[in-house]
Amino acid sequence: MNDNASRVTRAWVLHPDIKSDPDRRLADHALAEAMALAQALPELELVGGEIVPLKSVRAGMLFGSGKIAEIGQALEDQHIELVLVDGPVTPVQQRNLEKAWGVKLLDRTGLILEIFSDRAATREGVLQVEMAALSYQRTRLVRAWTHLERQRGGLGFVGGPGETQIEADRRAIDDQLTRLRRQLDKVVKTRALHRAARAKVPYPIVALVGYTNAGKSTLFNRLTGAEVMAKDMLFATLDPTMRRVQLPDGPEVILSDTVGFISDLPTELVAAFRATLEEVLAADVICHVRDISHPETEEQAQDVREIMASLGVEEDRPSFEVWNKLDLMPGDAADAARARADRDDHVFAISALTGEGIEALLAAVTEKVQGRKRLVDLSLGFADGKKRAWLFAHELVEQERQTDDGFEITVRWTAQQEAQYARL
Ligand SMILES: Nc1nc2c(ncn2[C@@H]2O[C@H](COP(=O)(O)OP(=O)(O)OP(=O)(O)O)[C@@H](O)[C@H]2O)c(=O)[nH]1
Ligand SMILES: [Mg+2]
Repeated sequence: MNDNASRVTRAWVLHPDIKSDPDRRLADHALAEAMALAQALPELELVGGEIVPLKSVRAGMLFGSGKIAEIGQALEDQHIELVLVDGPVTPVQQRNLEKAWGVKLLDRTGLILEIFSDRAATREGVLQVEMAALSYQRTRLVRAWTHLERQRGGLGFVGGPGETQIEADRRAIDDQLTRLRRQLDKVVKTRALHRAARAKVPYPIVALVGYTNAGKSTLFNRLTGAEVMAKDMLFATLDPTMRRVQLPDGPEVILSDTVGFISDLPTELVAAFRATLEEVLAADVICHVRDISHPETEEQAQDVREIMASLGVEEDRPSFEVWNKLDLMPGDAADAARARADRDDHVFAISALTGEGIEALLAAVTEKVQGRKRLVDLSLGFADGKKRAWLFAHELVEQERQTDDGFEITVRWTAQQEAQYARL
């Protein structure tokens, strides 16, 4: 029995590098991320981790028998109690491996759920994680979902429950899920009322989203002067935080910091957090914060885009890419990023740590929330009467001066209006 919560659990990470997997990631980076995930769990002593090359997945045991023996010996030598497998593990594989190695085993989804359950601080967060964990458990039903500290020794589950037991368990889970959903609905409704009260003062909402550890909270703190936990730890932030911010030369907005995304985010979690995320993603402006110094920054950005799309965020929603951690890049790479950002209206190269680039980002956010109006001087000939009438009809004209061959007109308009004008 492991009831002593103060005792740390010795853990080992395995990253199966499956050659036949079409979505295979660079194994070194994947292992590094899995180790970082493991480090985000409390009361674990991460002893180490390794990449396990695999041609294909074995249905019953995941790995081949030789490999299982080899790993088993290493686990025993190092007194490992918990093995974290960076990928999906079926309930059968899990049971077989736990038996073969005499350890407890968590797959990637299980690990992420554990981290979330540790982080959840608000009532809503706790309910959402509980629901995600239950849905996950429902698909497995090999053993009860319990928090690590409360779990019994690794060999307690061998054998597994019988069919009727599983049916009963499934019903119990469904009942519990219904109860949780009702509670969650109540919490969400209360919050919606608060939001409606807030909406009387229609502050535009600016949301920071991005891969975990990209620097969202660091940027949030810099912009708001808040002290949201920003840490070199995956999933430091779980519950969304909102603060009012006065934009320089602009309106006040509400800035929101959110939970980070990660590749292979468990679908159960995305579903459970939908209510929270949807509110955030309904923002007027979305800032996708990226760790541009990370070797897999492109893959991370793609993961974030996919998760946003699955949450129903339309691609044409006003959004910026914020290329963060510029200070960590070598000089020439940083210059290339700055140059790229200069060319692209949607990209801002910054360092949330040093403050570089923040001013330009804020100016752009201001423009965007104000409908992004620009002052432009136009010269129209006398023959352009239709265009001139259109400008006046849309109340865009700031100033007009007649010249020998037409009009000099100063207009203030949005990009959209400019495009409409160009098509006249
Ligand atoms: N060098 C450098 N480090 C940064 C910068 N921005 C953030 N960091 C560091 O990156 C780590 C993660 O930052 P957070 O702000 O917690 O990241 P996050 O996106 O909120 O992460 P989650 O809440 O886990 O999703 C921390 O150690 C920060 O100090 C930056 O511009 N430069
Ligand atoms: Mg954060």
